[in-house]
Amino acid sequence: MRTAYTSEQIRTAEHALMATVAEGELMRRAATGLAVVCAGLLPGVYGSRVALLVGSGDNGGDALYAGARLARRGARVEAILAGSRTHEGGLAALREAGGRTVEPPGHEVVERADLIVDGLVGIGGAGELREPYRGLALAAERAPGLVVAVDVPSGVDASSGQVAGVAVRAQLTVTFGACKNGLLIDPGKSHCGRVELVDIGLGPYLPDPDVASLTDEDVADLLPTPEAESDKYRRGVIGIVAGSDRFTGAAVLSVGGAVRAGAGLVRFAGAEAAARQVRNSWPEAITTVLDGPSVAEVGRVQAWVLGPGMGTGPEAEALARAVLATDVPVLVDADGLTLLARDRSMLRRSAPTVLTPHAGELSRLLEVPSDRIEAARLEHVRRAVDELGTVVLLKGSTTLIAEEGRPVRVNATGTPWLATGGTGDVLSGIAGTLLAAGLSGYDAASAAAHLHGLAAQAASTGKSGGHGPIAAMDVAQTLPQVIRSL
Ligand SMILES: NC(=O)C1=CN([C@@H]2O[C@H](COP(=O)(O)OP(=O)(O)OC[C@H]3O[C@@H](n4cnc5c(N)ncnc54)[C@H](OP(=O)(O)O)[C@@H]3O)[C@@H](O)[C@H]2O)[C@@H](O)CC1
Ligand SMILES: Nc1ncnc2c1ncn2[C@@H]1O[C@H](COP(=O)(O)OP(=O)(O)O)[C@@H](O)[C@H]1O
Ligand SMILES: [K+]
Repeated sequence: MRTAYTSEQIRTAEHALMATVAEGELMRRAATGLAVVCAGLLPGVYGSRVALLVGSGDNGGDALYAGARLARRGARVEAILAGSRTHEGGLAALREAGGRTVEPPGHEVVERADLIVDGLVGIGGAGELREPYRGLALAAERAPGLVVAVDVPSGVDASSGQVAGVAVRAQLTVTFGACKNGLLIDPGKSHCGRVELVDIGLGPYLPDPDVASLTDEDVADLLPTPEAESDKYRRGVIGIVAGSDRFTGAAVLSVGGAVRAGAGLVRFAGAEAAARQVRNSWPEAITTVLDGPSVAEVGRVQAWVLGPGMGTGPEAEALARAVLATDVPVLVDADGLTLLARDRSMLRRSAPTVLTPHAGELSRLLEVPSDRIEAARLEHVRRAVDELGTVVLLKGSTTLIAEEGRPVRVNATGTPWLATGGTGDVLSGIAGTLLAAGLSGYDAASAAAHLHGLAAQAASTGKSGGHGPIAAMDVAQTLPQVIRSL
């Protein structure tokens, strides 16, 4: 499990640790780690040009001390002092090591640097970057040199990943003590580049994480494996209510996700045309053509997937009510979510419910514009859990999975090639399968997102390591290979 924390949690832990070490020791550890990483990035430290973007806080102090170390090894270090004040110890160290200081704007220094060290703001940053920080962040983005962010790319909110205005875009972020939420969640994540953690001894002082991310090993531990005595019923029967006479593909893809994720048995129920397509594509599934909302005739299932391509008319609504009235876990996706947005009272049920919206679908459920959801994903996935009382998996460039009282899980796998029609339907089938196998909604959704992302990565990667387009069905078809290799 990888873990991440808010700025406040980090500060509290740092204070506790600070009380046990000599003054300045933590910054020394941080700056030493930073300098080592920076030196490793340069073809040679001696003679290289390093620009330090130095803000008024300790983040600037880290940059100055690291710059001093590089200067002692022969780098030509120039620090742009952008803050209303400057860390005194760091400044003295840099000057003593032969580094130069420059008044802002200093953009020419940024432009000629081989390495740009962003020490404008770290976990103390709040709101939009002010001038001259903002201009320096933009100059760094235009400049040809490598950009290394100190602790957090300046302008990225460390606790949430939100970016108000401009933020530094780094190729590498060197973070201290523990990972911050904002380094894992977009838009912040996409400003970080690679993230390297420098250990400053914070471990024993860290609280329970605010955010967590499953690893391959965690997912392997969660996945059920059939035992000698297993039969298809004990492995988990999933019921899928999806598709319509007009939309048949969503049904095929959701069933595909389930079959390929290893369901014991898939029972599909839906309109005639959808059932026909499902039979043609997946003879493994048992199909029932529904004539009215009579889900009992489908047979016993351990979990339902409700929604992909099912439509939003009165018949679909009656069917959704019938499925939600059952006493087994239900995963609601796509059109099912649109129906729920019209009448949230359908969510009053005793068995677990998992919702898998993208930002547009969540926007209808919460009545918040989808761009605001995308800009503040962590806040809105939590709000959804509060208001709706279910497990919520928010899809998108960073997929988040939230449940009341647990760390929000950030999915660590996937590729932008996943942004193609139908991949969400496949995800619903995977997560439904894991629910039917007995995983909690939170674990089923997190493990499904992980496998879905791995399958997409594998399907979009060629033999030579290049990447290319995938179809939703490729994701389903690649699942067995990915599960085998976990
Ligand atoms: N604590 C520890 O043990 C360790 C901490 N470490 C390091 O310290 C960092 C935290 O340092 P910090 O607390 O001094 O805050 P930091 O992020 O440098 O800057 C805050 C200042 O920036 C300003 N400012 C804020 N927002 C702004 C904006 N939008 N636009 C423009 N300016 C803005 C504002 O100052 P103002 O200019 O308003 O007076 C504010 O006071 C941490 O990330 C890590 O790198 C490591 O050494 C390891 C040990
Ligand atoms: N930029 C992106 N990077 C990574 N994954 C993405 C990105 N955009 C979308 N995805 C993923 O692609 C899938 C799309 O699902 P969804 O929006 O429901 O599509 P559909 O309804 O067509 O099936 C989700 O798993 C989502 O997390
Ligand atoms: K920074």
